[in-house]
Amino acid sequence: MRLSGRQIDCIRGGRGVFSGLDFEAASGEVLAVVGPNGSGKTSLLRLIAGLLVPAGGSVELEGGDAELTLPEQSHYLGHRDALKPALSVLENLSFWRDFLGGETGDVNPCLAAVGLGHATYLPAAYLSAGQRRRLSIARLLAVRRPVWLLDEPTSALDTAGQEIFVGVMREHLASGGIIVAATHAPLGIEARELRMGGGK
Ligand SMILES: Nc1ncnc2c1ncn2[C@@H]1O[C@H](COP(=O)(O)OP(=O)(O)OP(=O)(O)O)[C@@H](O)[C@H]1O
Repeated sequence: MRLSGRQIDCIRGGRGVFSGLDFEAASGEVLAVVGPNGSGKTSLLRLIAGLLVPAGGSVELEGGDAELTLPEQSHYLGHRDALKPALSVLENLSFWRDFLGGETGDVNPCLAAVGLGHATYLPAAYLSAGQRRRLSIARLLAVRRPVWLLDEPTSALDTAGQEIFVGVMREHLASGGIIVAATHAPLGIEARELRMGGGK
């Protein structure tokens, strides 16, 4: 499988953010998108996820499921953890599994894998920032998709959380997955860098 972008132009609010951007990531690879604030890292992830339309150029996934679009084969984890505060940890993850069209099944092992096995019935409102991030990461496990688009995935994670996350990423890469991660901090895993310029 190969994810590639060719000559992508991005305009936001009438202002050019980047232009003529090329990138590539193959199965088993991590592409770390780095660069100053405002250089377009989040915008690039959102373009790949189909949440923004490029002003020019194209993004393609070769070797994926021909019947599914790229967004349908991608997980997008944004800055903010998309959780419903009144629902429990388990209910939040079950919601996402159903929303993303995952197979109905027990999501408890996914919670255990991110160290939230003890917090299953806790309302998400009570979670710490790091626990919320862990719950978002559990989404990646509850529904299998080959392309992971991650915005600052390690923010708020403690050392143990980062180690868990590295394990989760390694497993995904070993099964042929692709990761594109916007980050200011090292991911703790070998990655190719895509350096964005500009910004202020
Ligand atoms: N909804 C929007 N409307 C107009 N401009 C926007 C919008 N969202 C982002 N921008 C602009 O697009 C540019 C790129 O923003 P983006 O969030 O992609 O940068 P980034 O590299 O991820 O930054 P950071 O490191 O701060 O997270 C910025 O100048 C930002 O102000």
